[in-house]
Formats: sequence, structure tokens, C-alpha cells
Amino acid sequence: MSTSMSVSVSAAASSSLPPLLARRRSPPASLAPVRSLRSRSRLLSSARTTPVLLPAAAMAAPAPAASSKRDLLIFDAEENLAVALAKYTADLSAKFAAERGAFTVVLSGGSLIYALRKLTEAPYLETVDWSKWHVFWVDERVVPKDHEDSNYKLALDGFLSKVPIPAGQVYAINDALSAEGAAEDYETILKQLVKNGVLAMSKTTGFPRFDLQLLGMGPDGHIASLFPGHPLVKENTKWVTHILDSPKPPPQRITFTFPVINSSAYVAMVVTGAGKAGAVQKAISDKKTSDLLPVEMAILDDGEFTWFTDKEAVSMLQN
Ligand SMILES: O=C(O)[C@H](O)[C@@H](O)[C@H](O)[C@H](O)COP(=O)(O)O
Repeated sequence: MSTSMSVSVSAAASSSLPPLLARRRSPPASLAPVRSLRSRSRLLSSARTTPVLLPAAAMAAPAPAASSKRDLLIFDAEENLAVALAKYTADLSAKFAAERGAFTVVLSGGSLIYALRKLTEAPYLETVDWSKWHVFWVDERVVPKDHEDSNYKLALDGFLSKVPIPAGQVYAINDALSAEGAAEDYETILKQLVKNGVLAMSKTTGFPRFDLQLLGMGPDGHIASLFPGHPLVKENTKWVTHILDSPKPPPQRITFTFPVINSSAYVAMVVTGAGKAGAVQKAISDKKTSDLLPVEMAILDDGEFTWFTDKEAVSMLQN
């Protein structure tokens, strides 16, 4: 079992790092396997990062599963985060296109879409094999697709309209249905894609295994439309469910459930800004309480979970 978390900080940011992180640039010999450090270095080779390993006790997630791995990347500026996120995503696109002939990518709403902007520019616009992409939403607001609140519209305007992904491989919700109907319909579509081999299944969990989920986190620690204290965080049967009383407007949404998020091969948790520092601090702390935030419940069964953060988002970690 691997309970380590590796930490990488942008070289440009190192002089202003909190002492805790800066001090741990020379890790003791007893730390996590070098293998995991090597794989991170390869993946982020153009991000000008200096990987550092922290001991499990310092950066533990709650009970990681057998093959899960967690990394914390800290960037001095959102611009550098966006550069690294584009390379990370393009590298995974190439890997899965070669391995499976398809790349299943899940988007959230919010600031994540802006963070993907470098993928729409050179070199990625030309080098990524966009024909292999299949795009999904981890959550969607139950509004018409051209509504300002639509996560589909947000992604279309900021990302999808700028890259040549085949239209038939972009899986928006059916906005003519109720929230309950749209969730059931979305789950049916996922099951069809499993049958035809586009979407993988986890051999251990029995839930679909997306290649990459690109997620954001709210200041309250919510991810997808799974909110703190809401009964939906305990849903463990459905793949997709609905919510009628979302504390973040609009109230009606559909969302992937935790078993689907946690069956992913890769999750990028993209979190910036001081407003999220408290939730990041709680999520990364080794002191776990019974009132877990939804982001703390994102524990991959067999995959790699990577935080993409900026200095502001980790500003409470030294405490
Ligand atoms: O539909 C939604 O509301 C989003 O999918 C939501 O889950 C989002 O990812 C987080 O709230 C973070 O949003 P920000 O990055 O904008 O804070």
C-alpha cells in the first residue's frame, strides 16, 4: 500500500514558499518510492517544477487504496499552472489514445475551463489527436444548453469550440428532461459507451473508469455537485444521480457519484485562490475528522490524484 504524497513546487516560486515546504526539498531516505517521483518528473518535464517528497504522516490522505498515488503541485502563478495542466492533459491524451484508441475526459464547470485554455493553443492544437477525445461532465446544471448557467455552454465557449473534437463525442445532458430523467439518461449513455468499448470499466469497483477527470473544488470543499453534509455523498449504487436542492445555484443538477469519481485512472483537482485555502488545508491535513469534506472523499481506488494549486490556495498549509 502506498500512502505517500509527492509535492512539486514551481521553481520560480521556491523563494516565497512557506518554510514547511521549502525545508522539505531534501527528503529523508525513508520516504516514498523513487519510482513515483520519477513518473511525476517525466509527466511534468516542461513545467519547470522541482519535485519533493513528503512523508506519509505529513501529507496523508485518508486510507488510500492499494495502487493510488497522490501528488500536490504548487505553482507561483495561475499562468504556470495552466501551462502544466495543458502538458499533463496532452500527455495523458497521447497515452490513452495509444493504449486504448480513445481518451475519455470528464470536465467540471467553474474556473477549470479557463485553466484549460493552453490546450487550445500551439503546440497542442496541432499535436493532440482530438479525434480520440470523448468528453463528459462530472456535473451539469439542469438548464437549457444555451443558458448562462450551463456547464456545457461554459465549456463550449471557452474550450470545445476551439478544438476539433468530433461533435458526436461530446456528451451533453438531455436538457429537455427533468433532473431525475437527465441523470438516468446520462447513466444509460455511459452504459452504452461501456458496451461499445469507448468507456473502460474498473475491474475492482464495477463502476466506469474514466481516463481523466478534470475537476474543480468550491470554497466549501464540494466537488462535482456533491456538497458537504448532503446525503448524495453517500450514494454508492448509481453512476449518475440528481440533486434538487444544491446549495450553490442553480438548485437542480445532475452529478457523477463518488464511486465513479473514485474509479478514475487520473484525477486533476485544479484549485486556485485564497478563498479555497481553508478547504485545501483541511483536505491535505493528516488530522482527519468525521466531518469529511467531499474533496476528502475523493480517494481513487487505483489511480493518480494530482492537485494543481497556486500559492494562494496552499497559503494555510504551514499552519
Ligand atoms: O457546476 C458546478 O458548479 C461546477 O462543476 C462545480 O462543481 C465547480 O467545479 C466547483 O464549484 C468549483 O468551481 P470554481 O472553480 O469556479 O470555484
